[in-house]
Amino acid sequence: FDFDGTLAPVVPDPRDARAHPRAAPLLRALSPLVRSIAVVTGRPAERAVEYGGLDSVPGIVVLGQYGRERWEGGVLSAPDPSPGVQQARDALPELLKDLEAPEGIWVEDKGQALAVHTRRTADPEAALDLVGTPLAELASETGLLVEPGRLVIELRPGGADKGVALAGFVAEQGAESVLYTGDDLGDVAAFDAVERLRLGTVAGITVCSGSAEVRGLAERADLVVDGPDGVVELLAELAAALDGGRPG
Ligand SMILES: O=P(O)(O)OC[C@H]1O[C@H](O[C@H]2O[C@H](CO)[C@@H](O)[C@H](O)[C@H]2O)[C@H](O)[C@@H](O)[C@@H]1O
Repeated sequence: FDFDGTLAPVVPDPRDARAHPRAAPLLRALSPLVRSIAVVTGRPAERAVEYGGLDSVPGIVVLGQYGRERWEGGVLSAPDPSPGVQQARDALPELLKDLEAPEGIWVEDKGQALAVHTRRTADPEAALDLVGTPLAELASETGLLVEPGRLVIELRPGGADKGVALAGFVAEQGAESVLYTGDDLGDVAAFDAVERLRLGTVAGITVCSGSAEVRGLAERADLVVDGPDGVVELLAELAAALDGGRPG
């Protein structure tokens, strides 16, 4: 599962995001009924654990920062941040000042990546347009990738994405089937991975946590549910079905 927009409703300030109240209890119910559960997120893994109450889910693995980080059983493994992130961190304040970036633009420093959010500006789409090209230029100067998302542009190192993370996890677990649920452009790579896996011997299903903000993903998905409310309904149905039909 993806985190923001999937397990957690989207909110104006990323620091206020919390998992849907039914998410962690339902993941706990699902946990003994499946081989493994992973959350694959652009968030730092420990932030997703904290905001999601995920440490209450036995055996869960959190692959954070698009797969650069892994949290499991309270232990975090993460590489050193790419030097490009520090260069971008140093350059961003001046860049935003030169652009006369509107009030409400907020830079989320994730240690391994920087996310420039426009949701809290007066015109979030216009603000995104304003910063798009300069951020792409900064990414190219600092050897980082541009990761677009829901009213956010992230600058992050390459070498990882949600597809690589998910395919690696499926292989490591020896899974014969996989269900992946996401809501945003960063989840496209995970959908690609599921589609590649099912060309082979792994059965796969893609689920879109639908929203008015992101449309392309729903067209790609095998199943579309109504945002995090729909995701928890799906979790309840899965838990009930796998537990011999008892209500979740
Ligand atoms: O891979 P995800 O778990 O979906 O994380 C993607 C990014 O999500 C967060 O930003 C998004 O959610 C915020 C809280 O609802 C919202 O305010 C923002 O507009 C969205 O873009 C998070 O802040 C990023 O770090 C994640 O990479």
